[in-house]
Amino acid sequence: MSMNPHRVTSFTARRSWSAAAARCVHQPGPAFHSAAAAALNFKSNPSTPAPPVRTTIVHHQAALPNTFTTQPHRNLHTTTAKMSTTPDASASAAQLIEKSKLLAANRAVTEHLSPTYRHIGIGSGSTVIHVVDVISKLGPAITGPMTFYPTGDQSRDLIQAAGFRLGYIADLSPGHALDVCFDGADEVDPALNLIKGGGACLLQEKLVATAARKFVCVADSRKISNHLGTAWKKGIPIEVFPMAVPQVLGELERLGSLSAQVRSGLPGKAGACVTDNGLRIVDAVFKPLLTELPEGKQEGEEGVWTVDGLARRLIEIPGVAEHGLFYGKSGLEVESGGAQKPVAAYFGMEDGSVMVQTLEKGLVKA
Ligand SMILES: O=C[C@H](O)[C@H](O)[C@H](O)COP(=O)(O)O
Repeated sequence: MSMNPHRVTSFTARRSWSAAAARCVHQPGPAFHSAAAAALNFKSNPSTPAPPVRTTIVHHQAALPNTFTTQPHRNLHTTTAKMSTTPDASASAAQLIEKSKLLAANRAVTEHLSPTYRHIGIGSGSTVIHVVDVISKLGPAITGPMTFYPTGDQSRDLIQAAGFRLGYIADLSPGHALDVCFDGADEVDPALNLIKGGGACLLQEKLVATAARKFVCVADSRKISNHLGTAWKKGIPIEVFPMAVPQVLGELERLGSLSAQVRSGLPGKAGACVTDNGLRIVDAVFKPLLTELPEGKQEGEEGVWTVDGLARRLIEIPGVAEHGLFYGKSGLEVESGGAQKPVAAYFGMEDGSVMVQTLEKGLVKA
């Protein structure tokens, strides 16, 4: 019997790994702050593997090459690792994380949003809610002359709820760059490569980030990582045309993916998660990604890839619209725009401080 790869095979209750997963949409409410409240439920612990929907690839032992360390770099560890499981403790840990995101957003906006800017990209996810909140507090005298460009339905709703002028990336004339784009990330490595798409937004995020002269990432301490795939264990989100899903899954297996599955829309939507672009998300787990290939090794040998090597290979698969690896050059290297990597990543820490990571200085206190 042939199986329909789009069909979700089980509807049993699952852990919510993206409360807004079905369409990457927060609860659009009349008030801006209803969206902020929804952030608390947006995603569960990023280090928790996603529950299987339909797995077509045999799971192997996820052995780390001996060059890896599984410690977060510079011994910065996260709130969630230390959390107790009591409801009160979980709630206060979640509040602490939200507070740390707000502090990071505040710092990022202070340092990267000039009042002279006119075209601002707004990414997706729970952290970006704080970015919009911070920007809206600047007041209409500053934000009035600005136009804000969303990366999906959620950020469009945020922009409108904040009363900002809405623009669309499709309406930018060729060669016209945004001044800055603020967006979150699921994982950030020391070279500022990112995994994005945990909330099913990535294609429009890449369009907006690369349209900006300056892409600034805002996150919390759980996203800091030495190797992509060690903090965010749910796999690399890949946006795929529905008709291509079986072929893409087969190709991912050939590339050494340890598991790959079509993301479920549960708990918000029965069936597959449908992106803002009407596509599917396949989450593909690979061995932790390197920033440099070990001497004498080939890309993909024994399933070991560099970020750049895998990113280039994934986009070549027919039926893949885009993937959640942001890699290559950063905005500092490409002044006119076109870069996928941020110029800086701001992390809210559990002690109330903010760390900033750049290519020049590494990870330092902001
Ligand atoms: O698909 C979602 C986007 O890539 C988000 O920017 C990313 O998942 C980070 O989201 P959050 O700020 O909620 O952790």
